[in-house]
Amino acid sequence: MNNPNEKSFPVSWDQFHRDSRALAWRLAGLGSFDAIVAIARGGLVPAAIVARELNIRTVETVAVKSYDHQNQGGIKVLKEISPPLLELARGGAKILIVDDLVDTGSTARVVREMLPGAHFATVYAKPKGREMVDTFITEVSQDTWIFFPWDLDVAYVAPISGGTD
Ligand SMILES: O=P(O)(O)OC[C@H]1O[C@H](OP(=O)(O)OP(=O)(O)O)[C@H](O)[C@@H]1O
Ligand SMILES: Nc1nc2[nH]cnc2c(=O)[nH]1
Ligand SMILES: [Mg+2]
Repeated sequence: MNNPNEKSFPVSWDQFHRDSRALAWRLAGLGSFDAIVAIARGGLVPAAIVARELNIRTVETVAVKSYDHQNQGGIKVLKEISPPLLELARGGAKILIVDDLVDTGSTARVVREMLPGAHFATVYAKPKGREMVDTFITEVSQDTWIFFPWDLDVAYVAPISGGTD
């Protein structure tokens, strides 16, 4: 469970693109990967950016749902990894798993079991889950909720003084 999330960490598109590129730079130093498995939905955007930067054309998805808004429920695998991708992995191909973040590590644990030899990468990591990730860019504290740009809109904010004008 993440609530109460005392702090919030809103991420803009620009920031997310920059952090995802930073992830791609770090992964580029680890040799080449044959395919990416994106954990939908959150992993789709960073996976697209990493695939573009590393020129990886084979991109597969696994859909895992763990949270309803900010509440963690049971893990549900809504779409499995396709048999051809699993076959590729069994044949020794280097597979990169990408997600937007690791929080408790539950999602990462479930997907790692599907692809034991794969490299697991996320853009952000919280302390409870960081051991489950091979490569990440930025650590945020456990009591922080990360707001991604696809969940945000530009909105009015009251002045610090509390007034309305
Ligand atoms: O480490 P954990 O505690 O498992 O949390 C991390 C997972 O939670 C979020 O997905 P979510 O279940 O909200 O689904 P979504 O990607 O479709 O938004 C996020 O995208 C990660 O996949
Ligand atoms: N958007 C978002 N989804 C999450 N799933 C688990 N933790 C988080 C978080 O901090 N932000
Ligand atoms: Mg997710």
